[in-house]
Amino acid sequence: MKVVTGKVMSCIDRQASGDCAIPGLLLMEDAGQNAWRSFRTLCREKIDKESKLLFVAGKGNNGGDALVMARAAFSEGFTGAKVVLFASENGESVRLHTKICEGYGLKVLCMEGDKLAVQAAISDADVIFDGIAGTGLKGALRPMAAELVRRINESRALKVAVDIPSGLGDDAFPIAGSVIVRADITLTMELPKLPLFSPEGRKLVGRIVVVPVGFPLGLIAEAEAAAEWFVPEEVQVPELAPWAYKNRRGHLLVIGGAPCTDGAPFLCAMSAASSGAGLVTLMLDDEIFARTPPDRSGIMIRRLDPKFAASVDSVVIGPGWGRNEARLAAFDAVVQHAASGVIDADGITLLGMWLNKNGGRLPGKDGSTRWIVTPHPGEASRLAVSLGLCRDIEEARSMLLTRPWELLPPMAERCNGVIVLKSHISHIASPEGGYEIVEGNNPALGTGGSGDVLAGICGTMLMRGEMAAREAALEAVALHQRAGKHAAEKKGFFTAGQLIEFIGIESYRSAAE
Ligand SMILES: NC(=O)C1=CN([C@@H]2O[C@H](COP(=O)(O)OP(=O)(O)OC[C@H]3O[C@@H](n4cnc5c(N)ncnc54)[C@H](O)[C@@H]3O)[C@@H](O)[C@H]2O)[C@H](O)CC1
Ligand SMILES: [K+]
Repeated sequence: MKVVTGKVMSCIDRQASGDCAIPGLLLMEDAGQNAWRSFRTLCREKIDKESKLLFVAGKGNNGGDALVMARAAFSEGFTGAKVVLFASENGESVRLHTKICEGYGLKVLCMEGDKLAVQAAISDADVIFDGIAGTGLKGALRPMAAELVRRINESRALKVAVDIPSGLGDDAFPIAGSVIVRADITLTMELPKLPLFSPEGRKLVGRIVVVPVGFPLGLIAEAEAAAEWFVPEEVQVPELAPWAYKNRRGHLLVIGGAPCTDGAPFLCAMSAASSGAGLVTLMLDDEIFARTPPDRSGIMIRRLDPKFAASVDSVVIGPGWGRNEARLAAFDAVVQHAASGVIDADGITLLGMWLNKNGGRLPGKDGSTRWIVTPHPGEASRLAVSLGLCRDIEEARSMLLTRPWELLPPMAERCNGVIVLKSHISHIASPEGGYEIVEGNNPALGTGGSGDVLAGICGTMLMRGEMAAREAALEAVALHQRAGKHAAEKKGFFTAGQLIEFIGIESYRSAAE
């Protein structure tokens, strides 16, 4: 689904009321009524007519949406519903909808006049609907609004953000100390907004529900997308022909392992085989090779020989490999010889060194990249600094956690590789210009070795058909997430080794469908 910035959404709003002559109040009525219906469908079992619902409205249209929701709830029989106005001076839509709510018989409190009553209502509420500020927010919330948000966050109520959690504007989040509603559910209007998806933002948003508002379809189709958002189940892995034989399923070379970290490349290799690679060769240093038992369940093992990269279909380089000058020389040889590949873990540090030394970029084919780089935020921060894209680690980390869409595209372009930022929500940026976000939020998948497993799947997907590196990355991330969900359902928490079984199940299921 298309993700937009708040600015683009406001532009759609203006076009709808300008060129298309749709009165703003009509859109607001649809937004509020549909948001209430979406909430009711989602929480039918959690609330009843006795539940204490509190609708908090700021001065702008976000407050107007919350007031329409309050009226819809009251009309349905939630007669204990109350409204809290943030200010006594409000915009036109809030003034009008407040009068309508009062006319219906809803109790309306105002933060400016009834502070104590408002505090009591917040502590007493079962559900709080947050309509303090939406996409119109400028900077961080001002002190009065911030105080209200703090009280809401302290309450025991279920918190439902209208459009976006208040405080999470396009530009508010990176401001140090900004106060933001911590929502359990976010009912976002028509199209999801970009700030919901940064790794830090996603922690504050809860479950995301997209509420149809009824904008003209043409306006939505033409709107500039900041990203595409995927839930893992939506992403299709290309089918394998029933007659696909090991040679057609591709030969992957995994290079990694150092004396204390030799488990990582084995996990990666096993994951590659379980996600559908036909042949997997694991390449190890002499020292590890010498003490590796011969039978590794179908994985071939060789001594380190970077030129062998030319004999396989793709490579994964870096899991548990360590980094030094000798590794850098081997890295250089692999990059020169491989048709395509995945750069993970220590390979990412070597990539930063290699790019600086060569001043070049990873080799492409027919104008597109054939490489995927899979950093977690720490590795991505170091790469950003070593490429000169950020002053220091702190700046890089803050950008990656709050606005990765500003940093990952130039990083992808500089490396000529698809960058997969691994976190509880994954962001994928491509040098050709695409930006995809894959929903995650599965703590069980955040286990040691999970990244090695993902690297193995990325390598396998690079060998599948004519897929571009960008599609291969998207499909690998989605497959990893689906397997993680399946494994958590069956086992609760699990090890990366246990995850591999589920990689096999999910991979076979999607490839054979
Ligand atoms: N396009 C749509 O999807 C629709 C959106 N709707 C809703 O409208 C809001 C956007 O409304 P807008 O009036 O532009 O602004 P907000 O209500 O989000 O907030 C502005 C409000 O807040 C005050 N304010 C601004 N900065 C600060 C600050 N730093 N501290 C405190 N207060 C601040 C400002 O004075 C304004 O009063 C969108 O999110 C949707 O919820 C439509 O209703 C339906 C169509
Ligand atoms: K809000």
